[in-house]
Amino acid sequence: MKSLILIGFMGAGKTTVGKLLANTYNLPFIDMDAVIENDIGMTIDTFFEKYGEAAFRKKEQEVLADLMQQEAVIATGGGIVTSQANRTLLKSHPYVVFLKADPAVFLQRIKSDIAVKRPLASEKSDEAVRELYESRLDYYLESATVAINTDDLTPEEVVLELTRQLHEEGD
Ligand SMILES: Nc1ncnc2c1ncn2[C@@H]1O[C@H](COP(=O)(O)OP(=O)(O)O)[C@@H](O)[C@H]1O
Ligand SMILES: O=C(O)C1=C[C@@H](OP(=O)(O)O)[C@@H](O)[C@H](O)C1
Ligand SMILES: [Mg+2]
Repeated sequence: MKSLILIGFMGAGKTTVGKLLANTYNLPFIDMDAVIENDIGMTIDTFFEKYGEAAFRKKEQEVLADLMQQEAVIATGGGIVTSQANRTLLKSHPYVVFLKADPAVFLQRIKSDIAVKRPLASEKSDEAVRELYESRLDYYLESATVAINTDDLTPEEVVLELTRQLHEEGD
């Protein structure tokens, strides 16, 4: 396994688990949101405010296409699957991991995470965020090769569970 892509809703743990996975598999870690923020020279939250979501999605799609061939652990942003073009790219990759969390769990994690302002969660009701998740769920499922429920797992346990599943597949 030379590269691995993490997908899932906000608060699923893509950024946190991605760093640990990269250490475990001795691969570089790339967080797409960090790459985008570096390119645009502002936070994603500010970019959303100034230019809107569509401009962010355009940038996100360009960055995914650029990164697809990298030998790395890549943490995507939660909305990566909303574009058909991105889903097609993801389906061409052998290791796309869906980190799954129930709404009660990801809502709690998002609220506790004061380090990151998520424009599509911070100004919305819990119900609206849950609906956003439900509108994306099938896209995560169709784009992934492996799914892990993270509800009752620490980030370290998610890494162990993924390693177990990959071994089971004979890799
Ligand atoms: N398995 C987990 N158990 C408990 N807290 C977690 C877990 N995974 C992530 N977190 C916490 O949830 C918040 C969001 O995690 P993050 O990795 O940024 O998620 P994502 O990148 O998927 O939006 C962070 O505060 C992180 O410490
Ligand atoms: O779900 C989304 O549409 C988004 C998720 C965020 O990433 P995380 O999933 O890492 O929080 C970030 O890309 C942006 O705020 C939009
Ligand atoms: Mg993240």
